[in-house]
Amino acid sequence: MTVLLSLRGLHKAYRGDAAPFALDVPAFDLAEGEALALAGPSGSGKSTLLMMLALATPPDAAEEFTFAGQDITRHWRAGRRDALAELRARCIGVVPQTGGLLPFLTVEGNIALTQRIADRPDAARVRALADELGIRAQLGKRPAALSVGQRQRVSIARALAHRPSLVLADEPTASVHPELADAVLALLKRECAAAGAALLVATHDPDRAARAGYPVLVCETHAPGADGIARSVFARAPLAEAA
Ligand SMILES: Nc1ncnc2c1ncn2[C@@H]1O[C@H](COP(=O)(O)OP(=O)(O)OP(=O)(O)O)[C@@H](O)[C@H]1O
Repeated sequence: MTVLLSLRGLHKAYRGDAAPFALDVPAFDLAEGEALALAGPSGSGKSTLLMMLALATPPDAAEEFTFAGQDITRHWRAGRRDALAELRARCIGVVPQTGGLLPFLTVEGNIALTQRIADRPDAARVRALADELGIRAQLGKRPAALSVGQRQRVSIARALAHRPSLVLADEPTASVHPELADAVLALLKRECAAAGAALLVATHDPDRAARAGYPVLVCETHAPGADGIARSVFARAPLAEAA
C-alpha cells in the first residue's frame, strides 16, 4: 500500500468574535486509490479540512503535510502558490455540493474543463466517462437543461476527466433527492475505484456513507471550553507503507 496523503500535527483555527473554532489532525494517512468518508456534524470542520487538502487554504501549522510525493508545508512556507496550483490542477478533482457547472459551456465542455486546466486533453475519456455515468445523450446540452441528478453526474465526470490521484467531495449529495443520494455516493466510489483515484467524501450522514460501502472516519467534537473555542479532531491510525 502506497501512501498518497500524509498529515501529522496539523492545526487550523478561526478566531472570530462570533464562534472561534480550532481543527486538529494529529495523524491522518490516505493510501493511493483508497476511499474514505469524513463524518461530523455541521460546523465540525469537514469543509475546512477539505479546503486544506485541496491546497486552497494553508494550515496554521503542520509537522508534516505531504501529498503525491510533495512537501506541501514547504510550498506554503515558501509562498509557492504556483506549485500548489499546478499540483491541484494535475492531481486533484473536486465534486462540490451542487454541480458548480459553468452555465455557458455544454456538458462536454464542462467535463473537459479539468483536462484543459491540467493541459491534458482527452476527448475519448470525456465520452467514456459520459457513457459510464449515463449522460452521453446530454453532452451537447447546457447544464440548465439537466436534472439535478444529471448535473451531479456531470460534476463527477469533470472531477475525474483529467485523471487525478485524489477526488474531494464536500457533501456531494446535499442537493439531490434522498432516494438519489445513495446512488450518487455509490457511483462516486465506483468511478474513483475504476479510475484508480483516492476519494474523500465529507458528510454529516455516516450511516448513508457506510451503506454505500465507505469506511467512515467520524471526527471528535468538543464544545467550547473556558477559552470559548469549539474544537474538532480528525485522527486516523497511520498506514504502513508497502515494503
Ligand atoms: N473562512 C472562515 N472564517 C471564519 N470561520 C470560519 C471560516 N470557515 C469556516 N469557519 C468556521 O469554522 C467552523 C467549521 O466550519 P466548516 O465549514 O469547516 O464545517 P463543516 O463541518 O464543513 O460544516 P457543514 O457540514 O455545515 O458544511 C465553523 O464554526 C465555521 O463557522
